[in-house]
Amino acid sequence: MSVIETRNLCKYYGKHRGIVDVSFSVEEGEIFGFIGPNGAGKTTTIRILLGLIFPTSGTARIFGKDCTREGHEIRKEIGYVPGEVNYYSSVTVDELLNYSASFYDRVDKKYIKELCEIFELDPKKKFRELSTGNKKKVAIVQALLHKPKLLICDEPTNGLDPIMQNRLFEIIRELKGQGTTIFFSSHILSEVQKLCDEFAMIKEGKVVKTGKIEQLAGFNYKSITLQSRQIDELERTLKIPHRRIDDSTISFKYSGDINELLKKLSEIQIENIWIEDPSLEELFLSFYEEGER
Ligand SMILES: Nc1ncnc2c1ncn2[C@@H]1O[C@H](COP(=O)(O)OP(=O)(O)OP(=O)(O)O)[C@@H](O)[C@H]1O
Repeated sequence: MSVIETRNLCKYYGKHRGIVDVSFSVEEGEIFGFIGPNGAGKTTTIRILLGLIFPTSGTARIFGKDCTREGHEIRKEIGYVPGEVNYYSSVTVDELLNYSASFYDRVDKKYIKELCEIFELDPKKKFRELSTGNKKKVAIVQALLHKPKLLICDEPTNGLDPIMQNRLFEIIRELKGQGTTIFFSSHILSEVQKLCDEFAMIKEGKVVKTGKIEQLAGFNYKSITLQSRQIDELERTLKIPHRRIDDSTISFKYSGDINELLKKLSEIQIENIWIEDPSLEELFLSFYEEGER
């Protein structure tokens, strides 16, 4: 049984599209990246999973239970890091975390302290006194303190500095090691590639691609950049659509037989060559273009 399963999930806000026909599944113990730009429908999907809003049609199930009808049962086992963090401004971090803990049975107070130390949070500070990043850290601790079976994060690194982002990634990997399932929404492809096992890409409310994260890294072309003093001859010999970067450099995408390319290149004096996997940003565009066809 999948931990999360959505089938043809649609949400319209009046006439306005939220998400359309969103179907994916997340298996136990995996880190699932949900990638899409602003307005793609990530938060809408998450809010349906949490039972905060109801779908217009389709189904969403967590641990086999219906997110709309059995939300109160499901939520006991979920930790949620919201995209935007807003709590009562005059409560302290300590008060807030204790209040959160009171919703669950058997929360280990030592674990809360440990989490505050990891994220360098001052428990005595009032919420309004915290910076955006520190507010985010409170939300992260609040999502983790009851050791949920499923952690749902909506753009969790927003506002965190690189050191804290790494600490969050370390904790997420540790949790995965302990069998926790993680749903990780982001618009930053590189962090999804660093962390996740599987992914779904969402664009304008629709899932355009799902798969294993390796598929993102090994998309079937290479980005090649060549530097040569015989640039005109190089262009004539290659006969491949390319971009001229300057007087001696061209770059192009290549998905054919690499031996054929090397044979052609051996005829020309090459000063430098860079052969790279496409960046995730390029992949994003490729998948998007694929989705549009
Ligand atoms: N309460 C609402 N009323 C009307 N439209 C909404 C509402 N909430 C979201 N939408 C619309 O639904 C679409 C999906 O928005 P959503 O917030 O789910 O995207 P997102 O991928 O989370 O984007 P972001 O990264 O900017 O948070 C957008 O077009 C948005 O304008």
